[in-house]
Amino acid sequence: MSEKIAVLGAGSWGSILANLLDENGNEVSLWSYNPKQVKELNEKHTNTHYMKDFTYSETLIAYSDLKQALTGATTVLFVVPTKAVRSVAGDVKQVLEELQTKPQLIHASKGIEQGTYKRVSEILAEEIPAELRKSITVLSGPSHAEDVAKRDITLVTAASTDADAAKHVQQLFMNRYFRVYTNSDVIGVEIAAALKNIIALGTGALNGLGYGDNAKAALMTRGLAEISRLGASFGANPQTFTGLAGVGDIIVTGTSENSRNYRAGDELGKGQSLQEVIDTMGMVIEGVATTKAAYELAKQRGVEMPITGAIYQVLYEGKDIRTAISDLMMREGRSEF
Ligand SMILES: NC(=O)c1ccc[n+]([C@@H]2O[C@H](COP(=O)([O-])OP(=O)(O)OC[C@H]3O[C@@H](n4cnc5c(N)ncnc54)[C@H](O)[C@@H]3O)[C@@H](O)[C@H]2O)c1
Ligand SMILES: O=P(O)(O)OC[C@H](O)CO
Repeated sequence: MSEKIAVLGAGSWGSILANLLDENGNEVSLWSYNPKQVKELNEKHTNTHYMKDFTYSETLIAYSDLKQALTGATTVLFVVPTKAVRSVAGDVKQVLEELQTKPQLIHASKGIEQGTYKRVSEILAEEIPAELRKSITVLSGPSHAEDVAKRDITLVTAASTDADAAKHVQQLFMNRYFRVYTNSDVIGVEIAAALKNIIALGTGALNGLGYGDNAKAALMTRGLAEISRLGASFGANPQTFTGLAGVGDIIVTGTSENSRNYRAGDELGKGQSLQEVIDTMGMVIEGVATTKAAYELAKQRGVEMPITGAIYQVLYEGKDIRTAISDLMMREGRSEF
């Protein structure tokens, strides 16, 4: 199967997924709003700031003009940070009206919108009306771009309420090192994907403070328990949280130096301020904004999320991390389930 695919967002994940889709025999256009990055990708086939020591396919063409990138595309893959999804989708809508095409949409972003608490597929559905597009599929799972760049084995899930669309996405991405499952639980996959970044900030902080494996395993397990509770309040399938988008992504993000969220937490644990961490990372740390959105959402829905609450207090209220950990530990004893 081969088709014309526009990938929007040329950071570490967007650029590596674009390269994978090119490798799978598709005609891929990669859009970035940064003309310097487009020049580097087209002239040197590198993307040094986001992916060190990697050479992209020469047939992968980058564009800074959205209309050029979208022309002829039957699939549009969004991989911009969550905070940019609405504005990019609004621009895409205008171009699709001009082009009179109706592509299928995929997104691989992991977050919840500030203030509206919308999931990324909801933002896309709001901004790009059904008459301008086919169905929306979410691609998610334990998948650091750095490992995919090495063609290391990676398994993800493609979630859509449209089973044919999910299968189509599965076929587009599958190859000898990238295996894709399908899932109909869009809500569960998006909630799990967004909120695991909060827990990775936490395990990173534990690492920075010198805590061991027991503490990190505990945080990931109890973190997943509260993420599942929030998911259940929206009608998510509990099984999703035991799958690739749930436990799989908590493990990869909550234990790896490749994770920006884990690394950010690690630096916080070692004593850097949040602003210093954001300034030095130079790439998106989705968990910071997601902590605020999830904290507010949990309050609004009456869902108990003590770990999210503790991380919110550290990030947004200046609470000392050790005190936050101690307060969590000294909560009244309770039944595990
Ligand atoms: N990096 C990974 O391994 C990975 C894996 C799975 C999912 N994701 C998710 O993919 C999304 C993108 O992550 P990333 O790692 O590629 O981020 P990144 O920080 O590496 O790159 C983000 C890209 O988006 C662009 N961008 C930023 N603001 C923009 C705006 N307002 N309009 C248009 N473009 C803008 C940047 O120029 C950059 O090219 C995130 O939601 C992340 O959670 C990342
Ligand atoms: O680098 P992070 O922390 O944004 O995590 C990347 C992916 O979401 C891992 O699956």
